[in-house]
Amino acid sequence: MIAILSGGTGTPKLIQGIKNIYNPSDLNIIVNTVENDYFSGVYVAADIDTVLYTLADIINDETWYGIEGDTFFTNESLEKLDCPELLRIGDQDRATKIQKTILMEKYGLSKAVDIQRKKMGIESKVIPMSDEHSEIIVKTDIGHLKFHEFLIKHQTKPKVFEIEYTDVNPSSNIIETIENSEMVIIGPSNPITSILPIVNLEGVEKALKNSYVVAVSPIIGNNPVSGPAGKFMESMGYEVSSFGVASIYKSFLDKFVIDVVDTKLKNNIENIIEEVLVTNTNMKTISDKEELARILLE
Ligand SMILES: C[C@H](OP(=O)(O)OP(=O)(O)OC[C@H]1O[C@@H](n2cnc3c(=O)[nH]c(N)nc32)[C@H](O)[C@@H]1O)C(=O)O
Ligand SMILES: O=c1nc2n(C[C@H](O)[C@H](O)[C@H](O)CO)c3cc(O)ccc3cc-2c(=O)[nH]1
Ligand SMILES: [Mg+2]
Repeated sequence: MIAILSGGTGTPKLIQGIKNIYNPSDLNIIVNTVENDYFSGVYVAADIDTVLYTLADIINDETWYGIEGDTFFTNESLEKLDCPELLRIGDQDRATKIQKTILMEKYGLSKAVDIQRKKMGIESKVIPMSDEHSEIIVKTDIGHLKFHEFLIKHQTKPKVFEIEYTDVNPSSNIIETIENSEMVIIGPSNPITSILPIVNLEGVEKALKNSYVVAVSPIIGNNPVSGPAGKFMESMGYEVSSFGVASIYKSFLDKFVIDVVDTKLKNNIENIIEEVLVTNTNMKTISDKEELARILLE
């Protein structure tokens, strides 16, 4: 059994590779939930839905959200009704989100997601980090913004001073999932808003210290491959580099995989992480993803 800690869009790219070379029914994906929120009356668990769609091979892998080939009639009609949506949600995607909203109000988020993944024919388990709702605030030079206002409305332009999210309890089988794993893979997701919220859950860091943990750096050179991870790391005083990411994970990380661009950082990072491996981590093709997965799993 392998546990994978996943946030938005970086880790699902790696999961596409892992699921092709490793038995999907032995994968347990623990997913970030701090960015979850209601939009147009529907509960949106963006990171969970991206993992579900990736595992079900229906993900739109240009945007890394939503369903390939989806239509947007409701999204466009809402715009015409002068009730525009912040997130561009497709019609099939909305159906999945409405289904989750209904199931969640009856059974809680974890059970709702488990029902959905089974209906989608997904063999891997998809486990929300928590069943409790968390509010995430990005404190910027133009005021306090909700995560998606910062990301989409303001296109991550404002200067970030601090990020805060409410503490939540881990969902029921997170700790045992980590403890029962031969390996925990931390995918190349945003260390601050995708991975740390999982690590900071009660008991998780301790469980990770007692596990074999491998991470892939989401930073290549001095920038993330996408998204605001660099700004968030800077706001917390971390260097925006693979060394900075290593500093965030060093208390529990056994092996760190960095990109060939960062070969010169290897010796430095080996002062804080036991084993550092240098390879291509820029996943453009499915063979890049499978190759990186193979290197992680060997
Ligand atoms: C909106 C999202 O950004 P954010 O929420 O900050 O980050 P996520 O946790 O959602 O994931 C994006 C994260 O992943 C890194 N990434 C993406 N593709 C690659 C890749 O091919 N290789 C690699 N080493 N890292 C990758 C990226 O740098 C981000 O930090 C978003 O960006 O969509
Ligand atoms: O930047 C965007 N991200 C969109 N996302 C992605 C989401 O905001 C981010 O990828 C995650 O929060 C990053 O972890 C969506 C996710 C969904 O599940 C459904 C719809 C969207 C729509 C958008 C969008 O219009 N723009
Ligand atoms: Mg994210």
